[in-house]
Amino acid sequence: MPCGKDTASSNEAATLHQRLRSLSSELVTLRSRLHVSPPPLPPAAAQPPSGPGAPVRAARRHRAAAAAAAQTGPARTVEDLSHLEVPLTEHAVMRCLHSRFQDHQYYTNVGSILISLNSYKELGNALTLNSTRTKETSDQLRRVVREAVRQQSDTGYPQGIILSGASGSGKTYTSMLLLRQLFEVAGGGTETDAFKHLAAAFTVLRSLGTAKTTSNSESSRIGHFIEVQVTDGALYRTKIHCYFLDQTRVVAPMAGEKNYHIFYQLLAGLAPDERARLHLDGHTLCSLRYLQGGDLRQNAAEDAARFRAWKSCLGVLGIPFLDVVRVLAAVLLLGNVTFADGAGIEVEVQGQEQLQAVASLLGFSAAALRSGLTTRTHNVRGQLVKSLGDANVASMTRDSLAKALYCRTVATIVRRANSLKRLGSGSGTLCSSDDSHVHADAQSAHASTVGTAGSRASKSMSVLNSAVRHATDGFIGILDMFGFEDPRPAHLEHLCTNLCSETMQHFYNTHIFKSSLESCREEGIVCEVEVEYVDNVPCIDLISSLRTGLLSMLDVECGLRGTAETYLQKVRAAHRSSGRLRDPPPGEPGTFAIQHYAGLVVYSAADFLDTNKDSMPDDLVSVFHKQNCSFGFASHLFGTELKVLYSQDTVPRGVSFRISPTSNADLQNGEEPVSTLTQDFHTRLDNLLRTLVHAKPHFVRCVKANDSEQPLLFERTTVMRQIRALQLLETVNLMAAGYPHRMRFRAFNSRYRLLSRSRLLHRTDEKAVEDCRLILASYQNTLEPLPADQQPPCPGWALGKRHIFLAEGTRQRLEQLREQIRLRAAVLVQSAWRGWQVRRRWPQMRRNMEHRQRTKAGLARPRPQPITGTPPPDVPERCEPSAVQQTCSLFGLDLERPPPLPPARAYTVDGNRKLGYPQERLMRLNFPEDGSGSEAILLKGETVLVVGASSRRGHLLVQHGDQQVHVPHQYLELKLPSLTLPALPPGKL
Ligand SMILES: Nc1ncnc2c1ncn2[C@@H]1O[C@H](COP(=O)(O)OP(=O)(O)OP(=O)(O)O)[C@@H](O)[C@H]1O
Repeated sequence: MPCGKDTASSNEAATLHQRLRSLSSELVTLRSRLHVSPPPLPPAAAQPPSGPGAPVRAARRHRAAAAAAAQTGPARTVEDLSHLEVPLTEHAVMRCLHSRFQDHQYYTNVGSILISLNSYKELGNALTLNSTRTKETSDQLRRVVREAVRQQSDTGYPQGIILSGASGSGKTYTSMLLLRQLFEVAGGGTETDAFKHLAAAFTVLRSLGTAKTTSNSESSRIGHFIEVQVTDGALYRTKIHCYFLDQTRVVAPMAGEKNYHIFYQLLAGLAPDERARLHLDGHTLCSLRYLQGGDLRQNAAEDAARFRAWKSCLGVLGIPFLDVVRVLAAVLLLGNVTFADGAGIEVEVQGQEQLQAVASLLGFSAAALRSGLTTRTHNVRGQLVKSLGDANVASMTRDSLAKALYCRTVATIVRRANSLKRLGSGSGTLCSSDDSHVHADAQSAHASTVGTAGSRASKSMSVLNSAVRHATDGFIGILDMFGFEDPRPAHLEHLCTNLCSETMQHFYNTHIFKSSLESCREEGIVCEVEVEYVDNVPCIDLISSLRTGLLSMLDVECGLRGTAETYLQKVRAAHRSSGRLRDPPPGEPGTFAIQHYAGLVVYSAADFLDTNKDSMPDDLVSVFHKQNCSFGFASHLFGTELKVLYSQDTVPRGVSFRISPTSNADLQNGEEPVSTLTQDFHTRLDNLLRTLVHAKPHFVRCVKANDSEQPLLFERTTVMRQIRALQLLETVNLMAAGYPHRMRFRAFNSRYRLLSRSRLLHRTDEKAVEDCRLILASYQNTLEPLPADQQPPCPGWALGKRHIFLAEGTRQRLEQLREQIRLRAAVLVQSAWRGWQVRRRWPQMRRNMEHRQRTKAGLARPRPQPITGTPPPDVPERCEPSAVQQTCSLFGLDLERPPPLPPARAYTVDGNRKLGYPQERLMRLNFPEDGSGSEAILLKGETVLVVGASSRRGHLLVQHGDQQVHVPHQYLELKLPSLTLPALPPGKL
């Protein structure tokens, strides 16, 4: 590398490092502006009144108790570790987590920080949004999401949900559950198009970006930051940022590990005709060199099923399946193209058949591919010289091609997933990252408000406001980055992932410990409980500091065309006194060890330089130009490089490009790419931090229950190691007894002033502290006094110079009170409003009620009692509809129109005789009977003359003197007929 470029890259690294440092201090400043998040509810505890430096005798008692505590005290389960009883020890924390684990409670809070325990119950889950779709989520996760959405919509600040923990601790699993929750809260649910598209993108990327490692059989080798734009509490658009690092795995999976899952799925799931078209007929895991080196066990049925899902998801994203599998098959077959130094100057290609197959899959001739792999063009003082590489160089070029094809395919798919456009506010959106949609949406909002807005000016203001709001609205990001890992031996990519893990730990330390301790110190607040956390800045400095950081030195060594040995010598010399750089274990030359926050990792420097250069020659890139290559998708993968390369007449001209996809700005203007793999990674990490530093973080700390991926096994040593690495005890200590929260006086007053009587408050900036005291006094009155031996070691709050500092318990209690008061106030307001409404409508309501009552009274008049002696009403006969039908048809009657009632009969029937009126009858009884109270007018045995049927039912009309009496049938007995009619034939009655 030329000297000038060397200086340029050093300068760049310097700038990056400075930025990282400045971000850290920016974070401390910004933290004060962010809102305090409301909490899970705590039990109330009395706090003594306090001021800065108030003497707290209880602190001494607390420490004494802690010292005296046995490690095996009784296990206590609390939902929030900040409510653990003193003494707080790592063992108490672990015992609590353990007993919750046994109760199948895998989520535990430490204030607003969530600890997620991976029980491994879901081992073998594909870890996509679809595969976790039906999994139950917990209240705690739901609270994290609701809180992020609420704070985003209340304050407008971006929110970041940051998942951290070792590899295998369940970050990806938890992030899927969180995303699902986020869609349920803000995105219209899991049945929306937006969800389905994001789910499809995840399924596609999971297969391409996961691999089995020693610590996790579903390890994500792509870090994700999922940015979900939320506007007015509703999901607006999503974007996936991917961090792909582990390229070496494509060509050399480590022993016991695997290559990317997609290769195994491809081989298991391809149909026979597809296999034939992809030249994979007859190939197995054992016959493909890029897979041979790794673990060869496979669940073929599961892989085939995942491949089918992957294929259909590619379709959802609109990515041509055949294009992608052609590239993947070419990568696999490339591994079987090997080289040997022959007798002549040309290297011998072994695996001609595979070379042919790769060339045909990628759409160019075998000769072009062979030339691209074996020849190199050099620019020697302006003269172009061609040379033939040896077998070693050709193999490296082949591997660089395989890596480039793979990581560029992943990048293309991510770009495609991010550029999907699905508009429709009701169902959430998944649309491109470009700003055109922001404006489109602003315009549509304008259209919908035109009719209601007032003047022209106010209309245009509302459009402007809306556009500005959309353009500047925050996001809710879910960060699932690489977890800490310790493979043997570790490579450069592992150093980068562990640096990423260290950076996330530093972010956490800065946010949780450093900023609160520093601000306490600045404002003269003394807290009896000193939280001592381990700062990992020395380790970050060792790896990434400006001049002597391992990565900067590696860049320099690459520029000097040094070797692994020279690099190691220089590193050891520069960091002789560093406590973090350790000597390698005996018998492992070419290695060095670093003491990370989560453990000691031994790195092998053998491939550091080549991996870092991350370059491929233009001889190879030029093969993909459309002059030579008929496969558009493959040409597209190198589109930016080809454009630069063919912008000049001489191609190839001895320049190199990055293996990883690069932006235009990163492209070479000399012989070598301007950035290296680690510089590129550093820049991206820097950009990520820049984004996160402006967001309000919500931390989810993931812990795995064991190292062997055993479902429901809780290994105390494994958990304890992570408790220590994640500094959980320090966090619990800070939350339980320190001042993790601070607020400006004004902000405190405006949030909690409802606790105090409003007329007592001054509500001016000058008297903000006084108001603050009044509010605290009111708060104090709500607490029940605790006995002296139960007083917490620190008071619940302290007033500083510009801020009020709050303990976690106090904050929770304040929030709880605020919630109660607001609820009461809401009930009061509602009842007043409803009362007023009712009073206003009362006259009308009363009229209505009275009317109803009257109507009701009319309807409910008591039934008249039956007159004594009235025979009971006939029981209505029940007729079988079929019998009615039958009878009607028998008599020729129309069921719809029943016949008219016959006139009353002018005779009575005796046996089969009709007896007309008048008839003589004998009285069987006196009528009326004696019991009726009136005197009998017809006597028993008397002969009477019946003159006809009575109009009363069951009565006959009897002539008695000059009046007619209605006499019931049963009182009269038929006498001899006075008029005898001829007998009727039977059946004619
Ligand atoms: N909460 C959980 N309940 C049940 N199983 C889980 C849970 N979390 C994770 N798992 C299982 O544990 C394994 C590891 O989880 P995951 O891949 O999410 O870890 P990770 O922290 O993302 O690891 P890496 O950093 O290596 O990607 C997976 O098989 C997953 O199905």
